[in-house]
Formats: sequence, structure tokens, C-alpha cells
Amino acid sequence: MFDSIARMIGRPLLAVNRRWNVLGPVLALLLAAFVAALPWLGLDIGWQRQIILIAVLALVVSGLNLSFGYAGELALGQVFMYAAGAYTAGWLGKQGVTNIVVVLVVAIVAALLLGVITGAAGLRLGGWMLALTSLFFITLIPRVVNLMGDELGGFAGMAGISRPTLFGEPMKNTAFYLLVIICSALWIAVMRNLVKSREGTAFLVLKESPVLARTLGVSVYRTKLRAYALGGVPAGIAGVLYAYLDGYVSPGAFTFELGLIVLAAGILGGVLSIYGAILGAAVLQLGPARLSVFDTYAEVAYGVLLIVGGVLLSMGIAGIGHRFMNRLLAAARHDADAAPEAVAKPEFAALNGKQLEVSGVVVRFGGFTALDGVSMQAKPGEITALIGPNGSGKTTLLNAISGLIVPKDGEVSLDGTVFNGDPKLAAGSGIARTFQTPLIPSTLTVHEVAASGRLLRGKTTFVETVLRLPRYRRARIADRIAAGDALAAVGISSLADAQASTLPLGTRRLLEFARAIANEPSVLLLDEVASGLDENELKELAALIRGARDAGATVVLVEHNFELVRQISDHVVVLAEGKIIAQGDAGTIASDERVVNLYLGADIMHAHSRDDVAEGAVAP
Ligand SMILES: Nc1ncnc2c1ncn2[C@@H]1O[C@H](COP(=O)(O)OP(=O)(O)OP(=O)(O)O)[C@@H](O)[C@H]1O
Repeated sequence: MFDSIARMIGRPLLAVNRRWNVLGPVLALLLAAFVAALPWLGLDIGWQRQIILIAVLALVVSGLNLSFGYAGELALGQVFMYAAGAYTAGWLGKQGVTNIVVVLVVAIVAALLLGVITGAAGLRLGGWMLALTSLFFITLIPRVVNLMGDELGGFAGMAGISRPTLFGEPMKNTAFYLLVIICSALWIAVMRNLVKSREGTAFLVLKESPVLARTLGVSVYRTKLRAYALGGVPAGIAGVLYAYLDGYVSPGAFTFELGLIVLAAGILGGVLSIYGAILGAAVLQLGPARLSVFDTYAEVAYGVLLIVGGVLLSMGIAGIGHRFMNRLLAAARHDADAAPEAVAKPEFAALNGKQLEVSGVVVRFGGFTALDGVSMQAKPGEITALIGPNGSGKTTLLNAISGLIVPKDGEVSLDGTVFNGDPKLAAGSGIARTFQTPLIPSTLTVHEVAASGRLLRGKTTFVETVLRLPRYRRARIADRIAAGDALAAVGISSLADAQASTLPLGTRRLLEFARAIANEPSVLLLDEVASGLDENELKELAALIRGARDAGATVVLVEHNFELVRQISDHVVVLAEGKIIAQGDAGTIASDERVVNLYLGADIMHAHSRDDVAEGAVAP
């Protein structure tokens, strides 16, 4: 019953959503226009104030959503950036600067600077230090304000902050109300364009796997800092609006309790949501934060809301809406039963393979030498297999090639360019890889995962991204086409809109392959891609790897399934205890006594005891 109704409603929705991806923004715009018109529809001044307070809190919460929900940095720095915005408005008012545009610009710059300075310190210290540093800064607010003496009004606060002016005229109540709605709507639009861009994808990838983020060329430290500092921007704007609301600010407004309110509203509304901040802020503002009877029990009430939001509503109130929409859309496209389509012969665009040279690479973990002077090369248009017993150093070598590990000695180069331990340079030179356990961010759709392989392609600036300028649009169209082609090549186009978290292992491996191919790689590093695949999947995989090779890529394949290696590789390198013990074609390797004794004999016995690797499982 649900499914047939869902299909009826979901199909047109899916068509609209695919074509313009506008459902959310259109609804949000209509809501903003309606709320903006309320004073003219008779909304009294008391309720206008409530809506202003909701918008102010929603701005602060959306800053938390950006840095915590999207980029995974739990820190309440938004509270002191909010204070910075409020005191900027107050202090500038005292100097006679009341032009709202000027004040907002100064407050945004101040919030960004504070974000960069405090974030840089917290993030450099690593782990939970950013969270602790931000709490420390909240407790510092009253002291800093007091230290500034009369300039900021000390503990007693700053009263009589002049009304903001626009075109030289003080803003009246309704104009101020409109200003708040416009500022909130503009920020939500900026945040929406940001999170639905390469930048937003980079945040989500980073949140789930810093290793994957680095492999895709994302700078972990800079991206975290950017998300944290940007999260301060709406808080700074909110501070300005708050200061003008009553013409008064005092340190008592920027407490740890406010941090709790922001966190509770974020979690209740849904931290991984663009519009959830408004829902969470509305519940908090119209509920506990408004009722004086709650004063005594405020912290307990916020704690309860945190638990309700966190435990009962995974992904908050907005998550209920997302899940409902996803069910509608899933029913419409039948993605629950969709399986990879068989691809007779995968089609890849020509790939510009590069010569990979590894010379004398040494990697140590403490006193343990994982790679001991390894030298090998892999040529364009060839499949080089890397085999060896468990723990022999195969993955470590791939990590050194993809820049995740800095070798103690030796060099890794591509067509003569050395890039030891620099994943961004490695990704930029066209090295793409898959992982032994697929790293697929669960919050992305299949199409977004494939497109995430191209995060470094065609640079676009922040302004181009937020304003959707032509260069950004061109880059995104290129991403969409390349990701679509890659999904078609591996046979999972029909799953493009599905959540990546719903995929079975075999499909996840195909998706990792598609992500690597979408970047038009020069070197493709495949880490045990065959493990866990059934017979048909193995055949398909073999065809894909051959397809990439025939398209011109340099392919390095780490694999335990020697039958697969024998059938598709041009060159085989054998590692044991961190050293290369043999190399040559598969036939030579299969008859090398040392390799048979050390590895292949054991592997064949091993293969009989494993159900995922069957001899002859791969068609020649
Ligand atoms: N980060 C690390 N810290 C300490 N030791 C490590 C680390 N990474 C790998 N090792 C060790 O280095 C050795 C080589 O590991 P690696 O994962 O490269 O082997 P492998 O050949 O890929 O094995 P498998 O076939 O089981 O995946 C192992 O002994 C492993 O325990």
C-alpha cells in the first residue's frame, strides 16, 4: 500500500528532483517569503520578537551543523563568535558606526579571524583539543570583556546600543524583522550551496575517513579549519542581530548554558541538515528557553532534549523528513532490489598512464621494518600484480605510493616526478586507489561517491561555489558526466541516487572502482579488490581491470587470488617480509620454488579452506 502510494507521489518528485534538485530550496524560499510577510498579515510584536530569536539561534546552530554535522569537528566555538559579533555591533555603535552593511561585514571578518586563530590552535593539538579549547574560550568571555573595561561595558554589559541604520535612516521594527529574515535566508542559501558542492563532499568524506580524504587530495587540517572558521560566520551575524534586538549585550548572554542550548538544538533538529537548525532552534526557543519556570531546571531540560535528539531521533527532526523522502524516492526507483547491470565489455575513455618507479623504499613502524629497500616499477598499459603472504608489506607499499606514508628512505616517482609522502601531489598526479575494506562515506549517494574521486579536478573558488558562477557550473557538469560514465562502465548506473550505505560488499567494491575511474587516473592502485566477491562478480571485476589497462592506465593490483593474478596480470612482483623475493610473468612466478614454498603452496591450501576464493572462479 505504502509502496504503491509512494510510487505515485515519488515518481514525479524524483523527476523534479533529478532535473533541478530544487525541491528543498523552493520550499525554503516559500517558507522564508511567508515568514517575512507575517508582520503584514497581522503578526504582533511579541511574536515577531520570538521569530527573531528563533532566527538568531538558528544561525548559531547552523554554524555548529556546518563544522560538526558536516565536517565532524565537535566544538562550541560558535558561542564566542556569536559574542564577538554582538560586541562588534556594540563597540562600533559607540564609535558612531551603525550602517548595518558595514557592521555585518566587520562582524563576519572578526568571526572568521577568531575562528582561524582559535581553530588553528585547537586543531594543531589534535584529538578532542578543539572541543576543549572552544569550551575554554567560552569561559574566557566574561573575563576578556571585563579586561576591556568601559570599552565593552564590563560585567554590567553595554546598554543603549544605537539602532542600525540603512541608507542613513535608523531601521524601524518591521524593517529590522525583515533584515533578520533576509540575513537568515541568505546564510541558509550560502550554506546549502556550500554543502551541496565539492567542498561539502570533502567535509563529509573527511568526517567519515581522513585516510580516504587524504587519498582524494583533501588537506585534512586546512579543510577542518575552513569548516570550523566558516561555522563562525553565521554566529557572528547572529551576534550583530542579537545586539540590535534589545540594544544591550552583556557577558551573561554567552555562557556554557548557551553552548548546551546550541548543541541540543543542533542535535534535535539534525546536525547533518541544512534546514534542521531552524527546526531545532524553534523547538528550543518556543519551549524551554522561553518559559521562566524552566530556569531552575534548564540544564536538565536541555540534557533531556539532547538525549531525545541523539538517541530517539537519529539525524534529528530533519532526519525524519529525509528518511520519508528517501523512502518515497526509493520506492519510485525500486532501488531496494536494483542490482548491478552486467556490462559485457566496460567502456573507458583513454587514460594517460604514467610510469611508476619505486626505488629503495624503506618504511618502519617503530622498530619494525615493514618495507626494506623495495624497488619496482609499473608501466602504463600493464597490470602489475603485487602478491605475497599476509603481513609482507603489500598494503604498506600502496600507502607509500599513494603518499599516505612517508618512507624513511627511498623514492616514489611518476614519470620522474618524486612525491614522497604527499597524498595531494599523488592524487594530483593521477594516482587513484581502492581499499582492502572499501571506504565509502555512508552519507553520500552512489553518484556523489563516484564524483568525489574528482575533488581535485578543475579548481573553483569559494565565491564561485557559493554563487554558482559559470566556472563552478562547468566543473560540476564535468563531474556529473565523468561520475555517470564511471558508474555506467562498472554497471551500477541504476543505483546512482541510492544511499551508498545500503550497498552490499560487491557493489561497494565496484563503486570504489568507479570513484577511481571517474578521476581519469594515470595510475590505478587496487588493494584486494577481489576479496569477498562471488564468481560472477569476479568475472566482471577481471573485465574491469583489463578495461582500465587497455584504456592505458598503469594498474597495480594487490591480490591473494593467484588464479585472477595469473589470468590478468602482465607482470608479477612478490613481496615477503618487506623485501621483493621475485618478479616476472605469472608463469615464471608460479614455478619459482621460493615463491611456491613461501606463498603459493600455502595460498592454494588456503584457497581450499576459503569460500571467497575458488580456483578457476575467473573466466580467462
Ligand atoms: N600503522 C602500522 N603500525 C604498525 N605496524 C603496521 C602498520 N601498518 C602495517 N603494519 C605492519 O606492517 C606489516 C605489513 O603490513 P601490510 O598491511 O602492508 O601487509 P600486507 O602484505 O598488505 O598484508 P595482508 O595481505 O594481510 O593485507 C604487518 O606486519 C603489519 O602488522
